[in-house]
Amino acid sequence: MEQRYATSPEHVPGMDTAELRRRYLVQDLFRPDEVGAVYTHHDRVVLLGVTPVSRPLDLPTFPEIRSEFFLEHREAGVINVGGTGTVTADGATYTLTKGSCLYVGRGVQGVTFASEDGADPAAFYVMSAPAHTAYPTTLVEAGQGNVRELGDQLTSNRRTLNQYIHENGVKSCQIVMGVTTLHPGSMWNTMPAHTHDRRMEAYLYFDLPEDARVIHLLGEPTETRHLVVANREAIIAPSWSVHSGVGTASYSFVWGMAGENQSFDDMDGFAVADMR
Ligand SMILES: O=C[C@H](O)[C@@H](O)CC(=O)C(=O)O
Ligand SMILES: [Zn+2]
Repeated sequence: MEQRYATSPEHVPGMDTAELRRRYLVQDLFRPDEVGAVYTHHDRVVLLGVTPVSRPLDLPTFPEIRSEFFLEHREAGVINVGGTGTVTADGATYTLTKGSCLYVGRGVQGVTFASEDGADPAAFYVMSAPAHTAYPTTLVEAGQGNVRELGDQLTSNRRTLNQYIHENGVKSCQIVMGVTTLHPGSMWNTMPAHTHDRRMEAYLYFDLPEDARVIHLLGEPTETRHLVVANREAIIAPSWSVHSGVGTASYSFVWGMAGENQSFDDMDGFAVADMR
């Protein structure tokens, strides 16, 4: 499993484009019949992409986590960003249409991912964090979380945010997770931008046309940089970093956080005019 060590804000000004991408952009998570995995030491989150095409795929464990099985000391949020598929967790099978979310609790030993139709394969994005106790494995169908309508067409940021794993929804130890979908013609997410020094956050952009890109902002609000991000690529936002982007077409993204608290609204917002 690829290891990404944690970085401090003072490292950012010295990074060129290639280093920014190497540290904060996660490409190639989704490869046919493979499990892609990246371990970020920001809050010890593991990001996985599981793409079963010709056969089901088991969630492996990795030497880097020194565990008998992947979820021995961890929990995971799974969101399907592809065609309909199933996740079997210790014998119970859940069907995930695109955008549906399955929380899998600590202690679940066997997790198997499958596509309903190999011609339209599922693409399971998994975010995992260390967990201290076992909460029940729970499915939330696409659109059935806590829905927030955000932004405005006039500022090109009209979007629907679905909270799936959160304080008042599916219970977890650390993970807070959901999906935001931009409305047609709206391109901006999370502007005005914010940080939350209590939690890291990862975004996975999806449903972005192949030739379109998201210009994603990172870094301290007064020292921003950008990454040019393609469909099904993820970004790692350390606790000190803004995470906001503008697409050249509309898109969706999975957002997920882990850290000190699970309070979605615990954000430090920045006025656009104060950013640099
Ligand atoms: O801390 C919360 C996260 O940054 C995201 O949930 C923001 C987001 O999905 C949005 O504004 O659309
Ligand atoms: Zn955030």
